[in-house]
Amino acid sequence: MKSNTISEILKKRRNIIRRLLTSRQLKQSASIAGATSVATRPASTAPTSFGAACAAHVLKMPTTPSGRASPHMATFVVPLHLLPSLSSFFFFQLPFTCFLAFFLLRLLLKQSRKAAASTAAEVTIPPGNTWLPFVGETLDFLAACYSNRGVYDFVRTRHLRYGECFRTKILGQIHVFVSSTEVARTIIGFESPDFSKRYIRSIAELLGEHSLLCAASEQHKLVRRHISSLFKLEAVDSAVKKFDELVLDTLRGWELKDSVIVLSDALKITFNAICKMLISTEEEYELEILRNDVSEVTEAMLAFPLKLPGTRFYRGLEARRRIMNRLRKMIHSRKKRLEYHEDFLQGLLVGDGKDPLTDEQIMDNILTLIIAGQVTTASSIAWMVKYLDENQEVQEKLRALHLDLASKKSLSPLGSEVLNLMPYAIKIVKESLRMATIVSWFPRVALKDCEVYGYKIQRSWIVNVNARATHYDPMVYEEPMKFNPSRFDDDPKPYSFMAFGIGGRTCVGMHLAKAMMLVFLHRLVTTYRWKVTDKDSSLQKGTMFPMLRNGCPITVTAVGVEPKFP
Ligand code: HEM
Repeated sequence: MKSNTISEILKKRRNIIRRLLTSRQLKQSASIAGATSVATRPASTAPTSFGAACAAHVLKMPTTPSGRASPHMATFVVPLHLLPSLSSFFFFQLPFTCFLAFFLLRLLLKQSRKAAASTAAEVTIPPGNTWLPFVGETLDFLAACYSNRGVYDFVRTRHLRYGECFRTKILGQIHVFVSSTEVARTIIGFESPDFSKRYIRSIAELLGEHSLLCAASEQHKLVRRHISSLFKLEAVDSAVKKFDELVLDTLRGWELKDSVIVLSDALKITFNAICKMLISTEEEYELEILRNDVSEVTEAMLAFPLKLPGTRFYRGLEARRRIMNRLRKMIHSRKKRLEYHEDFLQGLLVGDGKDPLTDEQIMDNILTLIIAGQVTTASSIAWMVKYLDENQEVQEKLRALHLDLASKKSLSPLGSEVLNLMPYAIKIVKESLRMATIVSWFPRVALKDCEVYGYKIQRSWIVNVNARATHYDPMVYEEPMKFNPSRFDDDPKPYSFMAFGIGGRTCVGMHLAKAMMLVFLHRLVTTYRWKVTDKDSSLQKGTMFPMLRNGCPITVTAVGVEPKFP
């Protein structure tokens, strides 16, 4: 009976304490949060898991009916009613809370150390914008490609914003652009072993994996040995003579025309001369088909690499396939001795006795030579005509010198000797090439982590030596915007003139290209005076090389009473 009374008294006390606790808790909850929903939460909605309740307590988050901490229900309530008792708080929740706090603190410390380390690394990588995953600045790059400012405008604006060295991301690939003669010397002049040639994948796909322009190290050495052996004096000489013949034929027609588009005619005659030299194709019908296909491939070189029918890139690949088929047939009939010609194709098939090239290597490189040689040379010719129109005193001086030369020496047909006969004209050619900088930058891939221009470069990044910025650097060329051929009276500073590249990758067609430009110049200046009728300097859209949008339209008048042709 006594024990019953005691137990009843204890029971009543426990109930009173529980009621007191509950009413205090409700008041607290209501006063802190003012949130009736939480304060009046029925017992059934209490957290069902101890861990969730603790986490909710520590993070001051309410819990969901399922017992999970809900990050969505933002509130600052300390749910005291969740504490089962004071002892459980000390034995379970306090240690857990301390552990969690300690864990979070460590995590925070670790994160901040990581951030500090990455900031330190950030200091030494080139400045620039690469934060958007994969896309990076691809859209800006494509926008520049497909504008009349030309693809280099993308580089120019960043060069102005960040300085000599900056980084960007195009189609998931980090590109670094740097303009410095010292970097040009080490990376391309001395062919640093830390770097290898790399063109964007779409270009490599269009030209072929064996193309000299894209091939790396050993493969490059092999192909280059075979190709450069063909650029012998006699081969260049006969190609230049063919070119002279074509120039004279073309100029004959000009006097009858109201207006002439220099670029169109230059593209046609350089193409025909190069095709004669490479594959002996002279038939106008065949040349026309080949010219159209080559121009499809060239146009696809900067296109978005989408292999869907109808896209520019797809059309380029289809044109490449047709060209390869034609070359395969030619190789077949040469191997069967059904045909024989003294040309580059024959030279590559015969080889030099060791490590002969495969048919695929030959075909990729015939296409490469056509593309690398045609647009570059024709475009340089159009720019040269424009610069001479803008600088009449230079044009008159050149004309006087060349009329004098023509009166003293029979110059028909003109061959590779022009390179030695025309010292002032060669300075005009060089100055035109500096200002036009047809190949604006030279891409090389980093084979390992290294340092360039005081910045950290990571393996697989592409470092582009920015030739155009060097050609327009006032510290390298005085008054760089001025067309001044006499600046080449003296040799330029080492590694500052990069129109044909430098080092082991220097243009194999350099002498041929210079000779073709000289021949064109001599014939034009001794036959006609010209006037550019549209001074617009904007560029064609979507081209690899800077080409005048209007193609440099001119009207001509004969130098003498009537044009004289040899
Ligand atoms: C004015 C006209 C030309 C200019 C401005 C020019 C410019 C260049 C430049 C700058 C390079 C070096 C690219 C680099 O290092 O990444 C190069 C390479 C090359 N050029 Fe030219 N070029 C011209 C004409 C020609 C001609 C006429 C041909 C042949 C028919 C030709 C065939 C090549 C080839 C095959 C390469 C690759 C060389 C290699 O990687 O070993 N180029 N050209």
